[in-house]
Amino acid sequence: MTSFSLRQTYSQLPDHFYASAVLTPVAAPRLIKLNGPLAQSLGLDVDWLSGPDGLAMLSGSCMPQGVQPVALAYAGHQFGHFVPQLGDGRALLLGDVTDASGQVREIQLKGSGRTAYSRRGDGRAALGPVLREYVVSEAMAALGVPTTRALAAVITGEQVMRETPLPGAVIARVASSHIRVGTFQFFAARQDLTGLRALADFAIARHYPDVAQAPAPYLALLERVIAAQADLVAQWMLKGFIHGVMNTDNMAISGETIDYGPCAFMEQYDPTTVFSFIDERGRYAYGNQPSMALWDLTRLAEALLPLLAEDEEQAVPVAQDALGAFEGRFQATYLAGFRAKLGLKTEQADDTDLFRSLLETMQETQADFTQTFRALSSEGAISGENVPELLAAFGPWLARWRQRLAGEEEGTVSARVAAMQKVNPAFIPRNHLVEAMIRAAVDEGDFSKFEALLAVCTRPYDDQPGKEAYARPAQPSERVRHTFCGT
Ligand SMILES: Nc1ncnc2c1ncn2[C@@H]1O[C@H](COP(=O)(O)OP(=O)(O)OP(=O)(O)O)[C@@H](O)[C@H]1O
Repeated sequence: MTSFSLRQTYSQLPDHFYASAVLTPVAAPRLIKLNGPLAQSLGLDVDWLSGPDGLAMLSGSCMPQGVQPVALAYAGHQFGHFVPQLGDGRALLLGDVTDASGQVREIQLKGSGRTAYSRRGDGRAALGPVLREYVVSEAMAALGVPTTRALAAVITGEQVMRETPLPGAVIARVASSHIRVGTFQFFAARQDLTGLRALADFAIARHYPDVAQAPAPYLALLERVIAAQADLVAQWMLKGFIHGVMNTDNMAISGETIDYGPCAFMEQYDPTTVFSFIDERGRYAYGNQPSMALWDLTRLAEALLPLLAEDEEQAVPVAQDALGAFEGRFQATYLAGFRAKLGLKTEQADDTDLFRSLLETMQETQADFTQTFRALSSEGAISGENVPELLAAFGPWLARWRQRLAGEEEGTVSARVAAMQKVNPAFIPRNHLVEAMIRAAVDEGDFSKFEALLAVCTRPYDDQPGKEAYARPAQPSERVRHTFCGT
């Protein structure tokens, strides 16, 4: 008897939506981390998961009865170029559960071996990127940004060949589905209208069930995805997060952040910031994220055209109209979030100018994005007495901001500080810390830095005395881009 069961909902779709998995057991799997609270919220048996049968499953070696993993088919635009056949080349969907809040959540392994869609890849993942995905996705969840979650990380006991041999690992992640813009492109590229409609119906039922009753459900689906993505990218911008590889196969229909390959948090404020060597030209730089999201959503709209009207001529203006809502939605969420970051409760016509002027000063003075907002969330910054040292260069802007605060309804300074600290984190997974954590694990088998970084970054809004080193930006000599890129 196992204490583990999953539904196989995606496998109810026609069989060209996925490929069944052939498992490739690994040599000596070992559990690095199991996310107990997440497992519990999913109704999973933590003891079983951390035992031998759980380990066999989490490493992709052997499945409990009733779990029949599949690799999902999808396509995608990568760096502007369309690839009609991508698919899970190293990921396996195990199945789904309903969590404590009533939401369906899927469990997927990444790095568990070759699939029908692996092309020339080995189907494996290196330990470094698995640890990055674990820490950064859990930090994002703690920050309140919609994201896939990390359920477990397992070391395989085998090496994977990248530039050098590296320890292999598998991450188990959780998402409300793994349907991407690229999944729609897969069916659209094949002019498979039946498949496209079945996928759209599935996505509506899973993510936006209320639109099933709308007069034009497929248009409503498009509109909801556009709104969810506008909100998501606004959240990224407000936290200084750079996704790094916003291809259409990495945009989830659910509005969750997915694929933590070359991602990182910006330190010095600079909209041209990128972190990975795969994006030298800055296509997915911090400041380009809203326009890249809209680009990807335009590809989704194109894929959905056959479902939007009788013929393309009628469908195009309908899709354009829906896409036209992106900018307004993004701006509304971003500006509301920015107001909250500055402790403002009311809207004023020159708010945008106030925000722009802060960002300009930050850029000129090479200020750290996270630290600046956290320093603003203090009694000293708000009252003008004992202003944090970090804000020394912000004098004229601070005076303007204080004047704006003074014009608002009276609340106590400490209440304002508390509200601001709830949206301006003290701790984010800074890239130099992530890289140091990866080096310790890969070079020395030392996971203490992983545990420590995870613990700090999953309480991002709390002051954590003694943990100041985690809040400090990299010194120039410590600044790193990714040494262990995406795979
Ligand atoms: N080592 C590998 N072996 C086989 N396929 C791979 C490998 N690495 C990446 N791929 C495939 O290449 C494509 C693009 O990879 P990308 O890095 O965007 O995705 P990923 O990180 O593997 O997965 P996800 O987007 O699900 O997080 C995907 O189809 C992916 O499955």
